[in-house]
Amino acid sequence: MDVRDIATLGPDERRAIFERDSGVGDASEVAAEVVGRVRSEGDVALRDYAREFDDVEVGNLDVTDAAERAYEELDDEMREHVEHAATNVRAFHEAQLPEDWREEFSPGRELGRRFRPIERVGAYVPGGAAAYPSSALMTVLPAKVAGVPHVAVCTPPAEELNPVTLAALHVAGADAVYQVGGAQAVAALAYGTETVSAVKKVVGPGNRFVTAAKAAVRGDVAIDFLAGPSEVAVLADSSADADLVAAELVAQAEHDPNASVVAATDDAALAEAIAEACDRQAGEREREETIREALEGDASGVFRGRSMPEAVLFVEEYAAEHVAIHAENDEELLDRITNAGSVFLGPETPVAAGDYASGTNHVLPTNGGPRVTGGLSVDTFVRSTTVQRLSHEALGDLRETVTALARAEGLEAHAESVEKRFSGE
Ligand SMILES: NC(=O)c1ccc[n+]([C@@H]2O[C@H](COP(=O)([O-])OP(=O)(O)OC[C@H]3O[C@@H](n4cnc5c(N)ncnc54)[C@H](O)[C@@H]3O)[C@@H](O)[C@H]2O)c1
Ligand SMILES: N[C@H](CO)Cc1c[nH]c[nH+]1
Ligand SMILES: [Zn+2]
Repeated sequence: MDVRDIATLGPDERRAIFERDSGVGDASEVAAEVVGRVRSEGDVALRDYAREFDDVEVGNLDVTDAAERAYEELDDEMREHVEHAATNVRAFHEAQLPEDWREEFSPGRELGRRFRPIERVGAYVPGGAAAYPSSALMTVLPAKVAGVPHVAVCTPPAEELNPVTLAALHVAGADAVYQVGGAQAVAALAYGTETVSAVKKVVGPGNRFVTAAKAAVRGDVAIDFLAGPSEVAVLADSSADADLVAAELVAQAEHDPNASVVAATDDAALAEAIAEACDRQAGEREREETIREALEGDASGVFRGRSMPEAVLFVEEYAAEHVAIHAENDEELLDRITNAGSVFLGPETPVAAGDYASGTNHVLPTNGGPRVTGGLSVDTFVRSTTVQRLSHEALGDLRETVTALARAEGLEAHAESVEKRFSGE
């Protein structure tokens, strides 16, 4: 793995690092074609793509009933782990539930907000290189906590669907489950087919094809954000343990050859040790090839700053999905990090804890998305509506301001709609 000096990065290198797209751009042509075919051919296209991309001859696309069966047949120990993770994720999301409110801001001028769930949501649960029961919990549970009545899930087809994913979907309360993967799943949820009914919002993580498809349907259906190949940035000072920092990089690299993983530090010896530990740990893992490809990516590497502030700025500009801070003054450094999907403080807080079971959501923005948005939460699944009531006197207080501004905009009917309330006075 490369060790590079932050100060000497050229403009092309900086672009490749900070404007990375994790292969999503290259996948957009294929994704657009897939989306178009699903729109015009429906289930036929879903079955063809299952054959082509997943090497599966799909009979029934709707596998909703299999989820409950899988839950009942799951061994007790695994069922307990799924329930444990679900309990923690549910509790963290219940704490986010917004409450309706209305307040009198001045006599007779009541203003408020109310929150209502979106009616139909579609969640993508990945399942290509690995199965993702954890993503089943992370997508469906917050929607159900928010009160979404219908949550439909698509997950890639297989000769035998992963039983833990199916059981997790049952625990989380999915209302419909379809075995459809990739860009075709996003299209099916967005536009509907004979079997899959269309939803109002599509959420969830996935590889570059899934992510490119979400970008393609975004104008026609709401989406959460782009949650593509995983990313981590570890900010480390000289107190950090190189082996633990490397473990964070290797873990997220394990997801996808398009994953982007970096460490930034002011300690030259630590930088070398992290790079060496990454190479060594990669060789110990079953998915060595995937990990090595991710570690060698243009937006991956160990970055050496001349000072900690320079390393902090690098991590801030990188805007990673996950930021881990392994440093003595981690709370102070946290204050300087704003561009991060989720932050993990201290050497005892591995990203994997949040990936599975600490309770926070692991569906997080990638490709610089943390500069403008956070991860999946209850907010993703509710819309807010403002509500107001004015007394005649309160409207009187606003009368001159509203009519003057309306006339300044040339909107006389607006002004008159207010004046009418005072015509008899
Ligand atoms: N950002 C997040 O919040 C987050 C969370 C969890 C997982 N992830 C990411 O999800 C991804 C999971 O990826 P995965 O591949 O294992 O599963 P996946 O379900 O995302 O993708 C598998 C599907 O991709 C399609 N596909 C594969 N090759 C294709 C090709 N050449 N052309 C067209 N379509 C093709 C197939 O239809 C297949 O069903 C990883 O990148 C992981 O990092 C991200
Ligand atoms: N790290 C992933 C988000 O980028 C989430 C995940 C699921 N399973 C393991 N990890
Ligand atoms: Zn992970």
